[in-house]
Amino acid sequence: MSLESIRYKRGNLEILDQLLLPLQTRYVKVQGVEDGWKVINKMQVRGAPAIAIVGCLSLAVELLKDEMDDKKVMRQEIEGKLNYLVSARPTAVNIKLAADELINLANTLSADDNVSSSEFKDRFIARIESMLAKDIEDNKAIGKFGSEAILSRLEGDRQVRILTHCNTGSLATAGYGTALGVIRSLHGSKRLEHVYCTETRPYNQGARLTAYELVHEKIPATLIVDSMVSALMHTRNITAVVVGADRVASNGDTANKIGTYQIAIVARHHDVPFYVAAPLSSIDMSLTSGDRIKIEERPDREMTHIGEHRIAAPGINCWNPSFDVTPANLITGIITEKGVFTPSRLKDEIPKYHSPIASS
Ligand SMILES: CSC[C@@H](O)[C@@H](O)C(=O)COP(=O)(O)O
Repeated sequence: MSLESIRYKRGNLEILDQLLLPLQTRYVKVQGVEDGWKVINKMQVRGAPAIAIVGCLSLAVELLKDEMDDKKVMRQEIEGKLNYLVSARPTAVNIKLAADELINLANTLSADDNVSSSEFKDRFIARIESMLAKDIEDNKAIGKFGSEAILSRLEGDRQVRILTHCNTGSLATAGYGTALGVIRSLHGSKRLEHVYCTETRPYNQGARLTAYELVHEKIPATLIVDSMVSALMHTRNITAVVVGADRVASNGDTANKIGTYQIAIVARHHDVPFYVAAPLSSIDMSLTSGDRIKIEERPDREMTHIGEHRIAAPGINCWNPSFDVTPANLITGIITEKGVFTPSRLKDEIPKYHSPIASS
């Protein structure tokens, strides 16, 4: 069975504390928006889709307990709380797009005289809950489209060797994963020879989380440190790189975990296709280029320490941007739940589809 990062039943939300993995498996209760903000900001839960889902579910849990029966007050509170949740981590766009959708929904329900306050609450919570199943469904489609795209470049039934970065699996989503979903799909169809995952310094999501998922799923895998990527591509005949995304601009420039950009440069040098796997809810059509993406900077401690153990010289200055932006011209394709698009096609293709939760 896949790892479960989010446990939810109406009124009850728990997340698997990813700061304790792989050594301890402990679920943390999220009792409302304040807890939701904290677990996201501290990175007890992380990964763009999981951040959005947990943030919104924390609001659902809080609303259920709330005795408010004035729709206008409810609408106002919802907007304030969603904006607060969005502020927990600024780069991943999924939570911002979900918040915009939910604020629209709250406006509609509040303005409709035929909707009572309890129906408002019920429909609003149900909409948030639908994000869980939709995310898994989208990830499975991403997995299928991604594996087909990678295999379509090969002759015969050759097996593939994939490199991935950071963690994009069950832990970073409601389940199955995005880039890791593509890898899972290749493995399921017996076409995956091997996957290499980077350690992903400074916070080691690759070593701690992706490696854990790959071992758990019995997928043939090897861990490398980030500085080995060039040597790996030079010597190991990598078929493709597949990574996730925190925010894709409308021209295809992609913000993802720090280190992604240099992997894309190395891939181009070695003529290895470089794919970004991301749901439509990671695509920010309001941004014309990646220059406008706000890059979160994390505390020095995430670089200077591993767990409680200090590894950097005391007194040294640190710069710790959590993400970088890979220019669209280095990206072979963006794998979404609606198909694989070259970056230049996003502007035409993406507006054709409904936004992530508006259509439910
Ligand atoms: C499906 S997760 C996609 C991205 O969010 C992932 O690649 C990533 O960069 C995660 O960063 P993190 O800082 O661990 O939240």
